[in-house]
Amino acid sequence: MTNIIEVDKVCKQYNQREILKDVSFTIKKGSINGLLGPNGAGKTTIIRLLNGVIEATTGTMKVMGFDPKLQGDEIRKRVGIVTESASLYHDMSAWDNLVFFSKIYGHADTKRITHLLEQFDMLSFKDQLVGTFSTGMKKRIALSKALLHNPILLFLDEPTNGLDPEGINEVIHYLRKVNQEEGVTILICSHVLHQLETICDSYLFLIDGKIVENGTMTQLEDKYLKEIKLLVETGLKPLTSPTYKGCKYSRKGANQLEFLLSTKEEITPLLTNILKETWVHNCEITNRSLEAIYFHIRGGKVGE
Ligand SMILES: Nc1ncnc2c1ncn2[C@@H]1O[C@H](COP(=O)(O)OP(=O)(O)OP(=O)(O)O)[C@@H](O)[C@H]1O
Repeated sequence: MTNIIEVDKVCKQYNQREILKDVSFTIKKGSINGLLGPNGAGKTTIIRLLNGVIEATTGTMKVMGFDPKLQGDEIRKRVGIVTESASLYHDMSAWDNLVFFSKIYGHADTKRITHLLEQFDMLSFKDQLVGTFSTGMKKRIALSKALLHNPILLFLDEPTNGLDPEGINEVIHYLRKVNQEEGVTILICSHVLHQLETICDSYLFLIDGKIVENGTMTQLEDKYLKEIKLLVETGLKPLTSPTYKGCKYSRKGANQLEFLLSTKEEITPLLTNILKETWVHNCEITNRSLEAIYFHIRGGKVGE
């Protein structure tokens, strides 16, 4: 896969204050990426730099082969953005909003608008005023708006803010669809980690203006999770304590045992042994989440 974004040693200062410090990363074409970090880490600043809206103090960037410093217009023609505020006209219908914004890119492409409304299951609401929509429906129209001009790259800044769990799942579902069906590369900025786990191919961790870690979930797990906590719902009542067949465990409930393992390879033999003796109804690695990795990277503990 080729790189669609290349960022090399970028620094950004505002009034002598360093906001981004020596930031370098690449993003592969066709991938979905999470840019994670706490409030004020510099996520939005990175998006604005990539879009050519602001200039880096030092360092170089290439977005789809263009230099954002010199060719911002070329980049913006090929990029879709969804920010926290959807920037839609509430007193206009969904259809009229999309026609209005479509004209910014030339003519109103009604075929594309219809296709997008269909994709986001909003066609039957096209004549309703946007002001009457739920937050989730507004997000779907904001996504349609960002995709009007068939962008190659989509930047999403906190796309799930203000949504309930159902709305979040919807947005994730539609983003996956856009990525798979239109081949759009996606960069999602967020500090809500668990929402991204199901969708991202790769992660960048930005803390205090520095990329402190990046990689796929598997790469991050291999690096940071040295111990696996496996919660098993089983009828097993080990006779010995605190180990069963050499694996450390603790009881978490009447039918729940939590095993501490060093590698994933220990899971199959453990379960095989248990199944020889009794039933297993469920098993789950409980410390494998993106959140757990994030706190490892920050040097803290989960739940801090
Ligand atoms: N135009 C500006 N002038 C001066 N400082 C700025 C400007 N824009 C951003 N900053 C500062 O840069 C830092 C990073 O801001 P940025 O919005 O990129 O963070 P973020 O990671 O997107 O945060 P959040 O998650 O809260 O959106 C903040 O301290 C912010 O105050």
